[in-house]
Amino acid sequence: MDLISRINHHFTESANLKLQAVDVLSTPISAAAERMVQCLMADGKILSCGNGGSAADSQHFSSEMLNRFEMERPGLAAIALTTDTSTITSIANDYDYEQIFSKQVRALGHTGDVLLAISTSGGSRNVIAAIRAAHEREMTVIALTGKAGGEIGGILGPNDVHICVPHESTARIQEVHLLIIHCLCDAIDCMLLGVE
Ligand SMILES: O=C(CO)[C@@H](O)[C@H](O)[C@H](O)[C@H](O)COP(=O)(O)O
Ligand SMILES: [Zn+2]
Repeated sequence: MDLISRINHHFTESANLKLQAVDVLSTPISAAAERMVQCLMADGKILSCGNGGSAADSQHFSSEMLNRFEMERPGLAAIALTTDTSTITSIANDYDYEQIFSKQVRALGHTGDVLLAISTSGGSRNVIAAIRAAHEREMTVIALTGKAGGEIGGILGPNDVHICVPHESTARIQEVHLLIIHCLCDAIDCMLLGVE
């Protein structure tokens, strides 16, 4: 396959996945936005985490909360657990890489806060540990996953929301995760600002 054909294939597959997935994803995305607004209105905060491209996604989300998305509004309380290299390296060095997010969740999380947990495979040990820590803190978990949801799909509670992108490719799942993050930001702004 030549490069132009490969590029055409990536664009087509990504666009088709987005069009196909909206039917199964719109309801959980809307439920997740409602949980996040409830949390923010009660003075809670949204913690987020993930590895690799999903670490970037967790920071993408928190920056659009803390600063702004497309509408003018005050900053909203969100913290990406992926950014503090001193904390992350010390936890990984002194304990285990698996605990880099869970220790931060236990230190920062309060009842009523939300954890946005991002893993395309649903199997990253440190994200699973963060979800377990969030449950200990009586936080709501919004899980962005893919494939069949992995272990994360099996540990979510009845108040959590699972947004699982039905595809096997990590790259395609990440592309839909970014769209979902923008849908969440838009929905949160619309609800908070009373936009119909
Ligand atoms: O961005 C990519 C691949 O597109 C990679 O950096 C990817 O995020 C990393 O391999 C992650 O470690 C994968 O973790 P996960 O999505 O399975 O939880
Ligand atoms: Zn990537």
